[in-house]
Amino acid sequence: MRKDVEMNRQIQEAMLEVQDVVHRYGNVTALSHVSISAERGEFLTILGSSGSGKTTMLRVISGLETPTSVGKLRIDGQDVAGLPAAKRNCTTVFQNYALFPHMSVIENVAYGLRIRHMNPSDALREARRALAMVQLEAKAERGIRQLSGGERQRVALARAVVTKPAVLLLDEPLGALDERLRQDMQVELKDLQRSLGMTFVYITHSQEEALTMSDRVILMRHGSIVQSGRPLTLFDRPVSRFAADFMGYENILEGRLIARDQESGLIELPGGVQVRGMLAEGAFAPGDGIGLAIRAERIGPADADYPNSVPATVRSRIYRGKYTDVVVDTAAGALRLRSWHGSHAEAEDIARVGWKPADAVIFSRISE
Ligand SMILES: Nc1ncnc2c1ncn2[C@@H]1O[C@H](COP(=O)(O)OP(=O)(O)OP(=O)(O)O)[C@@H](O)[C@H]1O
Repeated sequence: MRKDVEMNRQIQEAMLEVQDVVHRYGNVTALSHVSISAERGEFLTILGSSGSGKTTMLRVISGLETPTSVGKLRIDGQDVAGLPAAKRNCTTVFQNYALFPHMSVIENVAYGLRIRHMNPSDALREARRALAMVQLEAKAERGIRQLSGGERQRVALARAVVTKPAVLLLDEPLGALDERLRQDMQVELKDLQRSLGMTFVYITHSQEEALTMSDRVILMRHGSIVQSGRPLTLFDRPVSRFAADFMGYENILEGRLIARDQESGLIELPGGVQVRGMLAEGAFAPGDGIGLAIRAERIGPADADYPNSVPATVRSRIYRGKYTDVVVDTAAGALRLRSWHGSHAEAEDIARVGWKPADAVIFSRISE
């Protein structure tokens, strides 16, 4: 086989395959026929609010939970459905780190190798290498209690990657860190994952975290997948009201599709307002009821000849330091605008507002 063909085959290879998993706790359905897969070296994020089933999915993969039913559960090509957690080629990094407080940093990292019967000097050498990767070599001999939250998180990461699992599962690992450190750690984590070429399955309820680090995002709600795709697709093309709301769209309107071409549609909003937007993935036909999502920062004061512009009167203005939030009333309903400091919407009288067709997303699943 040619080298590039072989490499391509390896990149495409699924390291994790979960097919049609159902899990119930009593009468609560935590996972309802969910299928996910991750390729070798992929950073896959499962995103969702509290109770959407993220942790359950991770526990099913790692073997901490036996699912009610599952079609297929494979890690690195191996069927693991019947294997206990300890025999599965994956490791979990937990939010509370689960480090051993009575051991030093390096002993914590070497622990996983020692229980796999690696000889002590090799285990320490490997542990030191892993600590160097997370820039903690200098603190190898310290006790866990002498570390900051961010440092503990790095030790937990080093301890997880040192055993070279086929898949690393991360359960909200940055949840306990403050905002600034969390942002720094997002970059570090992504760099580490890329340099190791390891498959990461990461769960979070933070859309910012998901968009920053992932190659692909799976958005979950009530135990089902709402949408999956590249971060930009979720950000720019939400497929339902829930997805648009979760992705932070401040304006969600309902209307009717009048006409469509390949990528865009003409819609009518309440009050007879006709505007254009881009079609998200989904089934659309003229006459269908649809939703329209527009971010507040993409709407601004506009002249009459601007595309998608509507007469407006200002209802309120709230100055928020870096930006001003403006609410205007239009025939299609109230719209929220966000104008960054220094731009004209801050003070100026607004007679019309408008937005580019490319900044308006039309989705078909309005009731979800
Ligand atoms: N041990 C359990 N017994 C009963 N119900 C449970 C149990 N664990 C989870 N659940 C329920 O299953 C559903 C999914 O929970 P899960 O912990 O997987 O969600 P999650 O998305 O990880 O939420 P969070 O972000 O809060 O951790 C929720 O309705 C939850 O209340």
